[in-house]
Amino acid sequence: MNKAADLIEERAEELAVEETRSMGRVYKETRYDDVYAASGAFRYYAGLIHELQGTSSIENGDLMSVTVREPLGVCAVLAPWNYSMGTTAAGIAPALAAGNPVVIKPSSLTPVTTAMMVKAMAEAGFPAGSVNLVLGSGSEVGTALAENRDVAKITFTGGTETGRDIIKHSATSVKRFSMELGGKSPFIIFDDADLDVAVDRLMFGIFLSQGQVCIAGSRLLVQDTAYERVMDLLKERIPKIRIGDPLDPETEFGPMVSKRHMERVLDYIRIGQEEGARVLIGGHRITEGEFGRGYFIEPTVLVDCTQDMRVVQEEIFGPVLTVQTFKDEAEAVRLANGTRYGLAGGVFTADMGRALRVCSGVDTGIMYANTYMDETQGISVSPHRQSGTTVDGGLAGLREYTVLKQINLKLTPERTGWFNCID
Ligand SMILES: NC(=O)c1ccc[n+]([C@@H]2O[C@H](COP(=O)([O-])OP(=O)(O)OC[C@H]3O[C@@H](n4cnc5c(N)ncnc54)[C@H](O)[C@@H]3O)[C@@H](O)[C@H]2O)c1
Ligand SMILES: CN(C=O)/C=C1/C[C@H](O)OC1=O
Repeated sequence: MNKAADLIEERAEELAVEETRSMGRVYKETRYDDVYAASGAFRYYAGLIHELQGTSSIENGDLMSVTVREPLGVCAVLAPWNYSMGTTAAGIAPALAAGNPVVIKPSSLTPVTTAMMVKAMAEAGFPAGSVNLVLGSGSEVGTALAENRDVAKITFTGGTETGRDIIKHSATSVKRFSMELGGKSPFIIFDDADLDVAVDRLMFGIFLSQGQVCIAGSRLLVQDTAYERVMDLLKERIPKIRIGDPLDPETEFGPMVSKRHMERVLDYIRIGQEEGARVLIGGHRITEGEFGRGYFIEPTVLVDCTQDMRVVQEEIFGPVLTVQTFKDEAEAVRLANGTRYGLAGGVFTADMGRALRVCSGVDTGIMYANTYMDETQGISVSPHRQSGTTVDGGLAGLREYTVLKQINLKLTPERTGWFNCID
């Protein structure tokens, strides 16, 4: 595992360039985030293997019961395009650490970096047959893995509808799942927050990777008494975002992953306006000069949004922030919980008691208080609602790639005294 991490890091530059070429995520992210998310996962789980311990108990000095953790079996890992190296490693590293062979199916949009990672793993000495790569469409190869009776567990990271389709096709056998699905994360700002920091993290939360992040803070819920100040800060700062060639180390904001996805996001902006939202800033494809060759969308803020709008309820997965206002804490939590998702959320306030109450009241697997997309390594996560299943990461996540066995040993065998059957 550590050797694989070493080789991945040695190849960071070519991996980063290829990932950026494949899906347009800016180089300054792929070079220093996605690559090390992958190698870090291998190092983390290599160090955790010894924690896979069982329990033991003895009764009357005569009956001993122990539990041990054993590998599950073949683990299929279906990965998305948006953080392909990091999410792939998040699935295969714990599976392999727990002793399971893996079958990896990357997104059709990002197969190359996954193949480069698998090559590094083969060179690192993973046994033949332990790491397997299959390429192809989700509907064909992904479905085949879901239906395959020899697959003991499916680790899927992707859209909620896709996750439901996989569960449906998995009915041919009893499987275990790790499902990391879609999100529509609320970003709550109270009027007592440090608005300079809050807007800084808000822009990071929605415009990182052009909003193509599962936990993107895509629904701004701002207290009405802070609304104008927050809008002014967004109007001042968004035009300063460095948009350009994603391979340029200075670029902060690149294109969408594909023409099809660009058109989907632009369609949502149109739908939002038809529903009554107003474009505060952005809203268009960028076509001037070289931009016309790419799939660039302006960082966009939609205001005057209401809870029933599709742009508020549905995951857009692009640089589109919807804005709603609230009067008090109760309304903020109610609006935050007003979608089918439960992946992540953020709250900014100077009142730590209120921060804790809001973090407890919002039904998501991740909550950030006075920060956003900022967590310690190895912390576990458990998506809520329609954003996923089970627990991932940390020792709890590693255990999800094992099956528990209970062994009971009688030290001095004796008859039970039941059904004596003595003639
Ligand atoms: N919760 C998380 O940690 C997390 C992380 C990253 C991305 N995501 C989500 O992933 C989505 C974006 O990624 P995407 O567009 O690659 O997702 P997707 O659901 O289109 O595809 C994900 C993977 O599943 C495969 N697939 C597609 N249809 C399939 C089917 N019917 N049966 C089996 N496999 C199938 C794809 O080929 C790909 O490998 C967003 O919804 C985002 O929120 C979630
Ligand atoms: C990769 N991804 C979403 O696209 C998942 C996570 C979890 C982590 O907390 O940060 C992310 O981006």
